[in-house]
Parts: sequence; structure tokens; C-alpha cells
Amino acid sequence: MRYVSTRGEAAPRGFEDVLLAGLAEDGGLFLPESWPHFSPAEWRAMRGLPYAELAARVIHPFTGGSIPFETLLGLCRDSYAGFRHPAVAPLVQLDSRAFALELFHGPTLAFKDMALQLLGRLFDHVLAKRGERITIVGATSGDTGSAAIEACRDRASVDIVILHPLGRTSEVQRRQMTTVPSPNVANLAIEGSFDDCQDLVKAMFVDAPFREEMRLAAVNSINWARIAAQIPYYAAAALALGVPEREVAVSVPTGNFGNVLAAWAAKRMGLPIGRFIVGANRNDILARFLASNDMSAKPVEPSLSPSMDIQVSSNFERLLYGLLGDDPAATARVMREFRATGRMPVPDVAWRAAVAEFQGFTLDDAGTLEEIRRVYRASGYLLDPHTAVGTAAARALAPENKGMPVIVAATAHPAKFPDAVEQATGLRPALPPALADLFEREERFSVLPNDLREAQSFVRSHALRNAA
Ligand SMILES: Cc1ncc(COP(=O)(O)O)c(C=O)c1O
Ligand SMILES: N[C@@H](CCOP(=O)(O)O)C(=O)O
Repeated sequence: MRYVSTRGEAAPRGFEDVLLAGLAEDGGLFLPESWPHFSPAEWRAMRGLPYAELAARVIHPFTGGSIPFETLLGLCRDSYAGFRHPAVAPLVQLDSRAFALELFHGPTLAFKDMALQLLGRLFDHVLAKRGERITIVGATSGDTGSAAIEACRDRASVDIVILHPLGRTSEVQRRQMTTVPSPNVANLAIEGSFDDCQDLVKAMFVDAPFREEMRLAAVNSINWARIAAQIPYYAAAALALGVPEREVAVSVPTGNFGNVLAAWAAKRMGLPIGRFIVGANRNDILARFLASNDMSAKPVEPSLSPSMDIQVSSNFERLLYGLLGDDPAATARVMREFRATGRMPVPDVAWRAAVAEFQGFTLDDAGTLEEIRRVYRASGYLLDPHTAVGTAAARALAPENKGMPVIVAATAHPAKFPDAVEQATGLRPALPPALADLFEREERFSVLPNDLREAQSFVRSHALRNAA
């Protein structure tokens, strides 16, 4: 199994190198050269397996045999052993059509744990084999940061620096990142938006001498291993709902486009997913694209679902590459123009191919509160504000979706966003016991302007301090 860059200039490479590389040197994202495929009988045989085993079976083909199946299975078992629910990612029926796929039973209460718990272990496995050390640099709008820190804290071969937008995460999210006392962890609050943080991280990756000097690695979904590890939960849920004998739809509250791209990857592996619903808050660039081929970035506005306050969705580039017929030169051209002008010129034929599979939906803050309230009154189920975008989208688009059951990605625990949930329902959800003293813990983070040189020198001094 070889991986190629969406922009075609970086050398193709195998799984372990892609895991450690994160972003390709040409600024593109890695994708498998050809997709692993399971037949209906092979999918059927996975129905009802323990989650860790199903995950190992789905992910293993992506390793190209570089990791023996039994080793991967051990890493998966270890990754999900600490989850608070025995099913790891249980499916809860919300109404006659919609099912919440609860992805928030890991240590940091968001779907990021599903992949990052495994990624931390994969880093360790590969680095121990190679006798190498890495510096992870990641950008977060709130959830990737804490999940990555939790997965990498105290690992001997890893230093980790997480950039978050100053004052734009929930307090629970910020404290989950900034109260971890491990010496290999550092937090940087950037005076800017998530997109600014993500741009800084990508700029560090395309600065070849810096990347080499620091041995940079990525935990964001620019890292293909993140996407690979997000595919199994769609398979588990779809199989539970009768796939491959029927089609299902998925509804995913979307920001960086990684989670919905994992569902799309599952389809490329043969899982019959009939529709991808992309839910957006007021930062609705993806919904505008799907409605009218208008992919034009606007300034990011804060919302009640802060993890989705994103305008430049990294993983859209992976879909774009497919829409453009796997043409790296065309992909690079479109991405260059988007960078230069803030408008992405997607050819009409590619846009039509996108809307044949994807639907967009936008929900503002008032609608989000109303959805949390409505679902709570109807069923007693508490939604976090991100998941609320997904359930509202599933309901609004149900008439167009031919009776397919809809898997709604429930991406965060409501206790991560207690203010919004309380505003909608009058109930303030409590944090699980492991986080009960979060507000008494001491915080540590630095604040910097949105400046590449300053951010790089922060990363360098953190890595050097730990290496000494
Ligand atoms: C709770 C939550 N929901 C939804 C999203 C959006 O997911 P993605 O960035 O994969 O589109 C995020 C951030 O990634 C998140 O943290
Ligand atoms: N919403 C995310 C943004 C980063 O997404 P990623 O999937 O690329 O890591 C966050 O919570 O940080």
C-alpha cells in the first residue's frame, strides 16, 4: 500500500512514513494510491465483532502489512479498553430514522479520542522500532488538542505543542488542554482564529529545514492515520443497521471535513452509504459550496459549536482530488487559487459529482438551542451543540433520503459545552468523575500573536528543553 500526495510533487511512500510525515512536503495531503475493498460477505462477517477487533480488521489493509495484524489488534484493544462504554461507540435510536453514534466515551469526551488513542500508540510502536523521536505540532478549535495531549502525554519519544485560538474554545475544552502537567506537553494560545492556527501549523510543515530539524509530526486529520482510524465506527454502526443488505445515510457536524471524509472513505471500501449530510454552523462555507458551488471563505465567526468555527476545511482537498479524477496538477491549481483569492474554482462537473453524494445544511445558534431543547423534550436525550447540528440536518433532509436510516455522528459529550446545554434545557450536564476537579487544576499556556517565526521559536525551545 503506497500513498500519494493530492498535489503530486511529494514522493509516494508507505504507511509508517505517512504516519510520521503528516502533511506532504508539497503542501498536499496523502491518500492511498488504491483503496482497500471488502466484499458484502466480508463486511457481513464483521457485524457484531467487538469494536477493537472490527477496527483492526478495517484499518489493517491501510498499513500495507507494515504492522502485523496481531500487533495492530493489540494496539486497538489497548486504545479502547479505557472507554467508558463497553460498546466503545454505541448507537442510540433518537426517532424512527435517526441514530446517534456516540463517539464521546473516550477520555476527553469527543470523537477525537476514537482515532487519537490509537495514533499515540502507533507513534510509539513505530518510533520504538526506528529509535526516533518526533515533535508533534497540532492546531485545535478545542477537541483535537485535548485528545492529542491525552494520547501523547508522557510518551518518551514525543514532544507535543498544541495551538488553539485564544478565547475561542469552551472553558472545559481549554482546561482539558492546559491543565496537563506533563513536561512533554505545551500549549500555545494564538491571537487569531482556528484557521490562523491551522495555517501556522501547515506553514511549519512546508518549511523544510524547520520540519527536518524538529522531526515534525501531525495529529490533525491532515495525517492519513487519523482518517483511517475514524472509518471503523461508521462500519460498526452501518452493519448494526443492516448494511450491506440496505443503504444508510450519515449526518456529520462538520468543520475540518475529516470526520465526514472518513465516512466517504468507508464507502470507497465498499460500505453502501447512500448519502453524506454535511452539517454546518454559521461558518457555512461547505454548505454554500454544496448548495451553489460557492466555496468562498468569509471571516470566521464565533458560534455555540466552536469546534466547527472553521472556514478552510483541510480534508476537502482529499475529496476534491477524487472529484477531479485523481488529478494532482488540477488539485494543486485549484488549491493555489483558493489560497490566493479565497475562492475555490471547482469545475461544474466536479461540483455535480459532489452533490450526487453530499448534501449541506446550515444551523445558526438559535436553531442549535432549539434543536437541543426539542430533542430533550421529545426523548430526554441531551445533545451537545455540535451533534445538534447533525440531528437537525438529518431531520430536515429526511424527505430527500428515501427512507434510509441516518447515522448521526454524536461528536461530543454535552458536558463539554455546559453553557449552551443549560441555556437550551435548564440542565447543566456534569463532567464524568475523572474530570470532576477540572476547574481546580492549575492552567499552563503561553499567548502569542499570529506570527510564524514566534510560533516556530516557541516550538523549538519546547522541543530543545525536553531533549536536554
Ligand atoms: C465536537 C466536534 N464536532 C464536530 C467537529 C467537526 O469535525 P471535522 O473537523 O472532522 O469536520 C469537531 C472538530 O473537528 C468537533 O470537535
Ligand atoms: N474541530 C477540530 C479542528 C481540528 O480538526 P482535525 O480533525 O483536523 O484535528 C478540533 O477540535 O480541534
